Amino acid sequence: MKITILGAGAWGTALAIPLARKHDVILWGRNAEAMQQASQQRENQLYLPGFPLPAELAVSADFEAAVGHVCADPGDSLLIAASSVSGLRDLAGHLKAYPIPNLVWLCKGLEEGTRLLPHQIVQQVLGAELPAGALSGPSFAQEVARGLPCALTIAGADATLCERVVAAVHGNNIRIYSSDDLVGVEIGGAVKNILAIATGVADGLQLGLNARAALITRGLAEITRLGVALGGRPETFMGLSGVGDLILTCTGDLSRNRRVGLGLAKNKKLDDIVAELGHVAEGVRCAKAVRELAQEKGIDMPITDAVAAALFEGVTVQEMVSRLLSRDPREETV
Ligand SMILES: NC(=O)c1ccc[n+]([C@@H]2O[C@H](COP(=O)([O-])OP(=O)(O)OC[C@H]3O[C@@H](n4cnc5c(N)ncnc54)[C@H](O)[C@@H]3O)[C@@H](O)[C@H]2O)c1
Ligand SMILES: O=P(O)(O)OC[C@H](O)CO
Repeated sequence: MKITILGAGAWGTALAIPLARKHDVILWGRNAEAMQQASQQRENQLYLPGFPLPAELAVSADFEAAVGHVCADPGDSLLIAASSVSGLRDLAGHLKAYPIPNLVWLCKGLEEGTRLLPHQIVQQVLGAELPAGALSGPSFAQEVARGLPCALTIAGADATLCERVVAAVHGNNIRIYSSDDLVGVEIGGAVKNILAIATGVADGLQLGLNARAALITRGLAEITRLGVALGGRPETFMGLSGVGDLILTCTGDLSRNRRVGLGLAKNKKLDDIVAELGHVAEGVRCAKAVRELAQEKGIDMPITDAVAAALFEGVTVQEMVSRLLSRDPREETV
């Protein structure tokens, strides 16, 4: 199969490594100098240092050639967008000029300002007819790049596209499940990042494993409440893109979102934490968007609200914790 991955960040690069071993893959990045360096040194030093790129992987900054690669054989090809949510609209806009056969995106979050999910952005820019879907689930780039086992979900309305993603990605140490609940899968992937920030704060303050488990569990209730209100199915939040990714991101120190929370617990400034990370922590922008969406829809999301208050309103992490603990008792329902 011909595969093009647009976006040579940590995750796009990591996924390119196993895919290049079985398919004809081009990894495209917009930074020509970095792509030339990666191609020559066989390593993406900027985004995924320490992981050799297979000799079969083509690395390029030539957008036309990269997109043309999949347009040339629409019956047996796959186009993957590996940008952040903030880059998806721009990236999709550049695709309008091409007869692309399909589109799968890897980003997790809501767009700042519009509060749209990735599939809504893609539909706005490229139309609803394009076979399209989200590939999501618990997956740290570094582990996938090392070839460690991983399970993901492809979500989309087009069954043929889902089958093609399974055919392309499933195998060796990667398992791919499919789902037609695009909203549920995207909401799980978006909101877990905010909850990872909350858990990072709790762990950074050494509030204990009981507090961590409570945050994850009540966080899952927040994901489910919002997701169901937007049309997702409750069982989706029990799957890989829901509780699976929530557990990974809240507990794994490779998570950049969790590290934002750990930084806040040390009273570091948000700008400094983000600069230190140097990479996308989607939960920061997403916290604002999800809080606004929840308020608009009248959905109670106290953990999200507390994270947004700590990120954007100068509320201290101690105050954030005390706000959550001083809430009135309630029945344990979603
Ligand atoms: N890193 C992971 O372990 C991981 C795993 C699963 C999902 N994700 C999700 O995948 C998305 C990307 O994450 P990442 O870790 O690769 O981030 P990253 O910061 O490492 O890379 C993002 C890449 O997107 C590119 N980009 C941004 N805007 C663009 C645009 N308009 N046009 C072209 N390229 C653009 C950047 O140049 C960069 O190469 C995020 O939404 C993240 O939540 C990440
Ligand atoms: O590093 P994070 O926090 O962006 O998490 C990466 C992936 O989304 C984990 O599945």
